[in-house]
Amino acid sequence: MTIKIAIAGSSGRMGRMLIEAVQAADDVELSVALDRLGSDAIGQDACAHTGKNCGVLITDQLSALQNADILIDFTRPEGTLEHLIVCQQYGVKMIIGTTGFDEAGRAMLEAASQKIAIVSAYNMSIGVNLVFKLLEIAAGALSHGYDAEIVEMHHKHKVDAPSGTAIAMGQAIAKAWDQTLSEIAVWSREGITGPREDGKIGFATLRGGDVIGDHTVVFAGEGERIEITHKASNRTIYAQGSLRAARFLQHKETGHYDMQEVLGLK
Ligand SMILES: NC(=O)C1=CN([C@@H]2O[C@H](COP(=O)(O)OP(=O)(O)OC[C@H]3O[C@@H](n4cnc5c(N)ncnc54)[C@H](OP(=O)(O)O)[C@@H]3O)[C@@H](O)[C@H]2O)C=CC1
Ligand SMILES: O=C(O)C1=N[C@H](C(=O)O)C[C@H](O)C1
Repeated sequence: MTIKIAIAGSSGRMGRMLIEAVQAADDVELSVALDRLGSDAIGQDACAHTGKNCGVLITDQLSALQNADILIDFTRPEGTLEHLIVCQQYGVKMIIGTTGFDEAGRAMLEAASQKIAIVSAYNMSIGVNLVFKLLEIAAGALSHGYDAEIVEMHHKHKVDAPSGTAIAMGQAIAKAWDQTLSEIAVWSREGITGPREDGKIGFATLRGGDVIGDHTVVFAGEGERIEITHKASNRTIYAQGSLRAARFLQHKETGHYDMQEVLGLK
């Protein structure tokens, strides 16, 4: 059965990429294209950027969601949480790629998953989800005598830091060390910081140009350094991951899942 997909943030970088991916797949169809109130994109054909119109006009009317099975949402936390309320009303499942949620926002997603099925992940790519697995192994083996540092670089338009992926990488390492990330994270450094404390996870954020998403985890020891790097060179990896999540959600009614579960890595 064809899955009816709604896309939020249709004129955004990921929104456009998702629309292309949906148009190219034969088991999903674009039924709703959303953008926010006041966006210049409202009323335009959602596929116009591909050079071939598809007849789905971008709307700011969230009631249109009743015509969808699944909403794929890569917007901003405040937008996603607004969409979450309406999706619960209409029984629409959600795939959430948005990053930058605070604790209250994450709790809202968790609560909503008792009513609708949700996949949320700070990175939908197969490669990054494999890296999470590699980090579990590396951090388990390097829990003493090695300092973990996470460096990420993204395009200059990104609004949140560090990236959701960097945070998730930190969480994977902290978990392998039986720690909570918030207790051992050093989010940035400046001035006379003193020597590095053992057992901490350091973060460094770079922003510039059109970098899609680079992440490196360094385990620095005495006499050697292990580096695990992922570099994204095309946003299709996130869109294709989202479509895999849509196929996975087809068979779920409720529950909160991550990409590790979608990809069978758990
Ligand atoms: N999980 C993953 O694999 C990935 C996650 N991301 C995350 O996805 C999100 C979007 O990234 P990107 O596409 O680059 O961002 P863009 O800024 O290019 O696109 C965001 C879209 O969402 C819209 N939007 C902004 N605020 C709201 C709101 N309050 N309500 C509804 N819509 C809103 C924007 O509209 P307008 O332009 O009018 O503001 C725009 O259309 C970010 O959080 C990013 O970190 C990105 C890539 C991969
Ligand atoms: O904003 C982006 O572009 C990206 N955001 C996600 C994140 O914050 O980790 C995923 C990817 O790195 C691209």
